[in-house]
Amino acid sequence: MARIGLFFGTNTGKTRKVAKMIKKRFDDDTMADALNVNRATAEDLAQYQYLIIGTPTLGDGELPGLSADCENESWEEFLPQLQDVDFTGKTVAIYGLGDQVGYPDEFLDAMGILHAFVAERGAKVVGAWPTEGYEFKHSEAVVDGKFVGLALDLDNQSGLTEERLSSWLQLIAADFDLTL
Ligand SMILES: Cc1cc2nc3c(=O)[nH]c(=O)nc-3n(C[C@H](O)[C@H](O)[C@H](O)COP(=O)(O)O)c2cc1C
Repeated sequence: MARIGLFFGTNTGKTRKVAKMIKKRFDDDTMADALNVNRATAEDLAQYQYLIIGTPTLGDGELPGLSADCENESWEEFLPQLQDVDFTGKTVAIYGLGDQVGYPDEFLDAMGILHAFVAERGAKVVGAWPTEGYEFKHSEAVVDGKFVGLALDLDNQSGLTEERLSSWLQLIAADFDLTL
């Protein structure tokens, strides 16, 4: 089994694309293949001590899932299955995709929802990311002046994705014992 579990939700595939960009940078012993949460069980996720999880924000600041008019189930339906998972001792890094131009009042809110969920259950969350370089009015993903994880906007700033991803992986490398 790989050391790090990599799980994502998606509606139109961009969050999967980023998961694959992450996986590509590491060998199979280090990083598991990216798994869509609509095909994952709680046990799949709970077995990892190290986790990278990704989500887009859909609806009005919501997790992807049926309520946000996604075609398939996603984080909205998966989180309740994780209700009793103890995240104590787990290290979690989160990345989120959103659209700061289209949704400036709820930019990346779903990343904030995932963060609250795992933090409440004892996870050590790493990879807080500066808000400089983004223009938005409000985000539930900002805590103490920083995003709780990597903020990506493939709708408006896709050219920055590779560079942001590299910097963020450097940022979490020590906590995840990664060689880059
Ligand atoms: C119907 C709809 C609602 C959205 N709502 C939000 C939102 O509330 N906040 C946000 O930051 N982005 C929002 N977005 C932008 C998506 O998060 C963004 O396009 C993302 O890259 C989609 O990722 P995916 O391809 O993995 O589904 C919305 C997009 C759509 C189509």
